[in-house]
Amino acid sequence: MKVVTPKEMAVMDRHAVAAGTPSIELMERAGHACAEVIKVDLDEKAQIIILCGPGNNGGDGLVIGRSLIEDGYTVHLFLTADREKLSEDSQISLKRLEDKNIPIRTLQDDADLEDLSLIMKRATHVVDAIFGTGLVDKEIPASYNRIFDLVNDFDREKIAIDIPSGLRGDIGLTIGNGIFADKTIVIQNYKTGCLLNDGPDYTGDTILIDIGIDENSIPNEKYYTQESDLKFPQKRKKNTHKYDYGSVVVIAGSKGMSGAGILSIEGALKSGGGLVTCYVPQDIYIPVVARAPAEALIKTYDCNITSDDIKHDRKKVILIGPGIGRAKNYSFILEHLLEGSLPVVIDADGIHHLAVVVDSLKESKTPVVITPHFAEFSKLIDVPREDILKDPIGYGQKFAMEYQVVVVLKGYRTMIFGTNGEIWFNSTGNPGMATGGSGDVLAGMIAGIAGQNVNLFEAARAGVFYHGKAGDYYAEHFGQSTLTAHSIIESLKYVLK
Ligand SMILES: NC(=O)C1=CN([C@@H]2O[C@H](COP(=O)(O)OP(=O)(O)OC[C@H]3O[C@@H](n4cnc5c(N)ncnc54)[C@H](O)[C@@H]3O)[C@@H](O)[C@H]2O)[C@@H](O)CC1
Ligand SMILES: Nc1ncnc2c1ncn2[C@@H]1O[C@H](COP(=O)(O)OP(=O)(O)O)[C@@H](O)[C@H]1O
Ligand SMILES: [K+]
Repeated sequence: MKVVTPKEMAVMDRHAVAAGTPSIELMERAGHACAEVIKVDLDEKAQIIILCGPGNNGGDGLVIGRSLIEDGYTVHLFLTADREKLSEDSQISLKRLEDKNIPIRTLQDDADLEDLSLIMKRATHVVDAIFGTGLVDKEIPASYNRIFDLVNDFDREKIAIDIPSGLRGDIGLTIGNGIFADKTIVIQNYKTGCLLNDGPDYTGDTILIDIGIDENSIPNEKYYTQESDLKFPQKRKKNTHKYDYGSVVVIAGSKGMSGAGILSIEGALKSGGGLVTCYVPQDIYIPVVARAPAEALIKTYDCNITSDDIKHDRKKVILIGPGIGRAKNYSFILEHLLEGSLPVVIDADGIHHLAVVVDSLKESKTPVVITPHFAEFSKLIDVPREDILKDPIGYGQKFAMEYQVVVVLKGYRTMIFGTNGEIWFNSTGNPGMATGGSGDVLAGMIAGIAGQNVNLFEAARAGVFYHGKAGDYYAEHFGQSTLTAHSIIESLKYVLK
């Protein structure tokens, strides 16, 4: 399933119209499909306020109103702009309402807002069809902000159509103010703004509706991960042995951060890794051996370790970074590893050290994945975090393609950037996972999966997906507050089968 920017959605809409479906027909389909979703929660006492803006999002609201009224529900329709300012299709939808003598009011002054707030006192639902994907990045008039505030103060169900008003459909940031919906009915495809930055906090739960627009009419390579898209886990052949599954090397830990490597080892083992060896500095060898799972091998290393040394151990993939700290010269080791032929996963402080030798990525012939969160990525590419937040897709894609490295940019909806420009938005995970060590587990999982003859890009997609799914499993059963990195490890067995 594709994820699109508002501009891409507009092109898809135009293609659908050019292919023979009139745009008013698309609006009818969108409005009726949204009404069907809304009706599921309604009873005979329901009182629904629908706020309709000047563009086609407002037109959807008008169709929803007609559909609900025809089914006998009590609906209060409001236009937020003068009738003459409505888009062409919205004018048609308005006429269809008026032909049925359905009343509709226009919010023009304080008295109208006062009326709205009185009706809100007895309403059960507010539908936000004020702005959708056509919102442009310019100051929204104060009159709209007052409507947004009124809606946000409404304490029953708030349902947004396509995208909550005020939220930018491209980057998921508001233009000053926006409507916090409980539920957003997304038309046809997720917009990037539903998934980025504050988008998920504004949209609430999301429900996708299909109005028959073909997503393949545009050459877009942004996808929303479904479990069926993944190439892992694979069926195991009977005639195999442990060296066929895994053989992962983890270079992790430093004084004070001995737990990081252990979490990565467990992430690798619990995602099917057959053999895991963890290389740690001499000074933490004893505590790591004491706490590491019995299945793992713990070794010590010095700063001269190379990919070839590791290859002699019949290893298939290397993870470097969790808890290694910044004291020692790991850039030197990284350069060696990148000159070698084993796939490398670079996480946490490994990314800090990579910044010094970042150009080695361009010369490297071995597959590499890096797993930064936004702050680590900002340091690596030397661009302020605030700038990246305004264009995370652009920065992630550029780096992945220029340096030929898979980038896993971590957040609520982690993005995985392939070296050919492909982007996958993850669809699992929850804020309970914002807890120390959760990234170490993920890095271990990606390495553990990559060791099972899965290419690094696929391993990254699958690792991120099941890491999130395990977190969701835990949160569903026990809530988010007690979720720790270990909860993710322990929940893997329920979701990765
Ligand atoms: N064929 C289509 O294009 C379809 C569109 N659909 C709906 O139409 C929406 C997109 O419609 P539009 O492109 O008309 O856009 P919107 O309805 O999202 O908004 C455009 C209107 O908002 C005003 N506006 C934009 N930015 C503003 C700002 N910062 N401050 C104040 N006013 C601002 C514009 O002047 C214009 O009147 C989608 O989100 C979806 O709900 C659906 O009906 C399905 C088909
Ligand atoms: N708000 C959130 N919602 C969902 N997942 C999150 C959230 N915050 C963090 N995560 C996930 O938790 C992990 C945290 O990784 P990282 O920031 O490296 O933490 P650490 O360094 O403590 O291991 C990532 O996989 C990230 O996607
Ligand atoms: K809306």
